[in-house]
Amino acid sequence: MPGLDATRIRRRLADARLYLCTPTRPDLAEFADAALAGGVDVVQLRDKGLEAKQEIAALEVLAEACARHGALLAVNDRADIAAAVDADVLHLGQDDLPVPVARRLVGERIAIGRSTHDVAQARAAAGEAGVDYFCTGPCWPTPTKPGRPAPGLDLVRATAGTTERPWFAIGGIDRERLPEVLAAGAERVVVVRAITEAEDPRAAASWLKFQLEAVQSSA
Ligand SMILES: Cc1ncc(COP(=O)(O)OP(=O)(O)O)c(N)n1
Ligand SMILES: Cc1nc(C(=O)O)sc1CCOP(=O)(O)O
Ligand SMILES: [Mg+2]
Repeated sequence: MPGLDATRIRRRLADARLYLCTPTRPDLAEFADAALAGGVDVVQLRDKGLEAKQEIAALEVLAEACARHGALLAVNDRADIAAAVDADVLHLGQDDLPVPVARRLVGERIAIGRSTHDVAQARAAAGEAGVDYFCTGPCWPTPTKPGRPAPGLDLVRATAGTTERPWFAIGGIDRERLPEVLAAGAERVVVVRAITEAEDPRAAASWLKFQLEAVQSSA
């Protein structure tokens, strides 16, 4: 199945509010369907333990779910795998492939995202050629990324209102903390545990999305 074209991917990124990173799991298709039905806009497979063949297999499951729900499929770290599965998005951290190198490997269609952890990195990602969105965090220390110091909501406040490029707050965000993140100026968030560990992933996603859209419509 041909993927979305470059323009549609960027339009959907601009409209995206809720981004989920998930490891693979035995119920991956059902879990993804539930999260997407709840309003997740972008799904990234983030599973450091997988060999390439298993990663591609899990991404194929997520690709079908994303196609059913009109959501974007993201690959973490691996430009080769993003190209292999015709992903919509490749996410790169500060210690991953340099953006120009990844861009050469994936071409112009796939959107590239960047992690940032301080104001200088966020400013650089907001201006760097080839970057389509960036993330700021962690907002709170998180066991999902052990050892990563948290710049906290100060980085969200320092980023809000400074760029037209889509950006997401990440790290330790759940339904209780989301209002603080929104009050600090974020309009988009990335979550892991808030949905992957929820008893009802659809309800968890739906509540996060409701709060994100409520801020949007009151702005
Ligand atoms: C959407 C999104 N934001 C941030 C990250 C973290 O990327 P990175 O710093 O490279 O850490 P790893 O996830 O690779 O451990 C992400 N994956 N996705
Ligand atoms: C994968 C990742 N990257 C981060 C960053 O700050 O770049 S924080 C993070 C983990 C976020 O997990 P949870 O929602 O479970 O706290
Ligand atoms: Mg990475």
